[in-house]
Amino acid sequence: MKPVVELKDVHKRFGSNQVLKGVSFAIPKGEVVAIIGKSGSGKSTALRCIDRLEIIDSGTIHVCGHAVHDPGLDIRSLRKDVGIVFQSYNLFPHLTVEQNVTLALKAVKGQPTGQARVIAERTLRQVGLLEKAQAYPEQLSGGQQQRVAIARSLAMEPQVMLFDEVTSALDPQLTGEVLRVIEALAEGGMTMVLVTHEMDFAARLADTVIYMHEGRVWETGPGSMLQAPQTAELREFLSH
Ligand SMILES: Nc1ncnc2c1ncn2[C@@H]1O[C@H](COP(=O)(O)OP(=O)(O)OP(=O)(O)O)[C@@H](O)[C@H]1O
Repeated sequence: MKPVVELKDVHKRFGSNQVLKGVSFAIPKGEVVAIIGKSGSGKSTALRCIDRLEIIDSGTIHVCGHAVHDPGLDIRSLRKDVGIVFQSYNLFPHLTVEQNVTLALKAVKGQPTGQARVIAERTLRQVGLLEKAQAYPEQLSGGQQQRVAIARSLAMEPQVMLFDEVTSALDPQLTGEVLRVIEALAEGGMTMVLVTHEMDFAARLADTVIYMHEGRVWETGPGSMLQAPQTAELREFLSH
């Protein structure tokens, strides 16, 4: 079976800064890949390239049958298949939780209000926040806001979910509640890419952990991190 996400020899630079230097990896359906590595190693850039938030210089990226590297890509159709959640929740402060979740459903998918509300109810229940449907973002904790952002993404029924350091702004207790939602998604068979600093979580949940260093990747299975070439460097990184 074809992988759901496949990067081959991806290069990307910003000006003279060569950020991705031949990144390749593939994710089969239902699997979770975690990308770890030092700040500035290119993790977020790699993730953003998958959703065409950055345009690559060379190489290929295929996601759910879309040739993401192709200048003629139908971006709207790609974005229907890919959900992305960032460190910042980006909720609309003047809209209720439910309205935040239904907005794109109505605007992008053309769902009628009634149908959109049914979907919002389902995804808010999924993230444990149905009782907050009529609350405004400012009335929620950071962890709850992040869970709303996840619900909003899930409402679009993506084939793949991308998470870019979604717990980095949260304290440990709130981090846990967000990670539990991601864990439940994994158990439900969602194909996911997580850029994370949560090493234990990555090692426990991911089918594959990718270690990124200066724009290159080393792929390891859970518990086998030390196969990476620059073992000493990786060991030092993991010890922090
Ligand atoms: N839009 C941009 N314009 C210019 N340089 C950028 C841009 N986005 C990222 N970079 C640079 O690319 C490099 C990799 O950044 P990236 O955010 O991918 O790293 P990261 O591994 O995700 O780091 P962190 O863990 O701190 O988020 C950095 O040197 C960064 O400054």
